[in-house]
Amino acid sequence: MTDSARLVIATRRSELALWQANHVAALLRELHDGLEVELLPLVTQGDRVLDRPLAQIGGKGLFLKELETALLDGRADLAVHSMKDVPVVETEGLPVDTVLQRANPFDGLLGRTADRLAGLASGARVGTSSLRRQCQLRALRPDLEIADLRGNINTRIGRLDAGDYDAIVLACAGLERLGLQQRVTEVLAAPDWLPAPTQGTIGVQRRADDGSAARLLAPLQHPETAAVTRVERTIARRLEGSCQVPLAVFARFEGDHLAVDALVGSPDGRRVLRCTASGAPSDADRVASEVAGDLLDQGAREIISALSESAAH
Ligand SMILES: NCc1[nH]cc(CCC(=O)O)c1CC(=O)O
Repeated sequence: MTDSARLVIATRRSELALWQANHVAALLRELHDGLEVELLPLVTQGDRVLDRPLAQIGGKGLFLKELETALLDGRADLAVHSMKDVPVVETEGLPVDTVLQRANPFDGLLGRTADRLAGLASGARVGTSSLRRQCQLRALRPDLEIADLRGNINTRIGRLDAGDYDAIVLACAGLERLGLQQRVTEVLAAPDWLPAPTQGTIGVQRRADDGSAARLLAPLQHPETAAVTRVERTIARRLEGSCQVPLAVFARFEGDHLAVDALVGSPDGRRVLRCTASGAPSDADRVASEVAGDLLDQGAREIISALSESAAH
């Protein structure tokens, strides 16, 4: 078909984003004989502003806007994202409804002065700007110093190697994609440490009315990943609303049932609410709503409103 002989994929320019877009491009070329796939690398507002916390400058949407504009303009047919950077309220008409099989969902500690979190000296400096990682670090090790650290993966590792931090925390999936998994000195795995909702999952966005793109993407869809993505994003939607909250969620299939661990906490780690639930895959929506409801009943609302007040100042 002539209308589907060429696809343009909008992507951010970071090394990780380009790897992910190239990965999707290669899969599409492999699946569809003769299909031409090109990348359109773009700089987003989120990449430009590195000196202020994400929550203050407008949140995760800043990484998407330029890519979405390219989709709406017709300059691109698809946009490839890390699902965890896609806001839970999706842009009307631009569904991110194709997900690849999830890679390693967990965070990893990259230790310089000790390999393990438990081995870091009191007062050691750990770099992360994520409220979720700060909350879990402080809950486990209130004696550490947490310092801001933004920028792409190589920038963050560069600052660790320069001696600015004793350790940093990054997603294993991103490191694996860049061939840097050997830098992880401790995998921070569930249930002791929980990842961000959908961490490790690549999502593909398209125009809702683009049937040709939908048809080309269909064979990329990984149904189990789609099911846990839906559960994790449903929980995040109920809890996050519009502001950035220290929320961690990990849903997965265990045998024939769906299991979920979730956590909401204060960034200082003093309050940590946890919930575990499971159910039949056909009950996924009920399990998600049970988890969100339980965290709200335990007091998640108080934590969230305290955060939105401090963000407003
Ligand atoms: N927020 C940046 C971001 N978005 C996705 C990943 C990793 C890859 C993934 O989760 O799929 C990362 C880097 C990190 O958190 O270490």
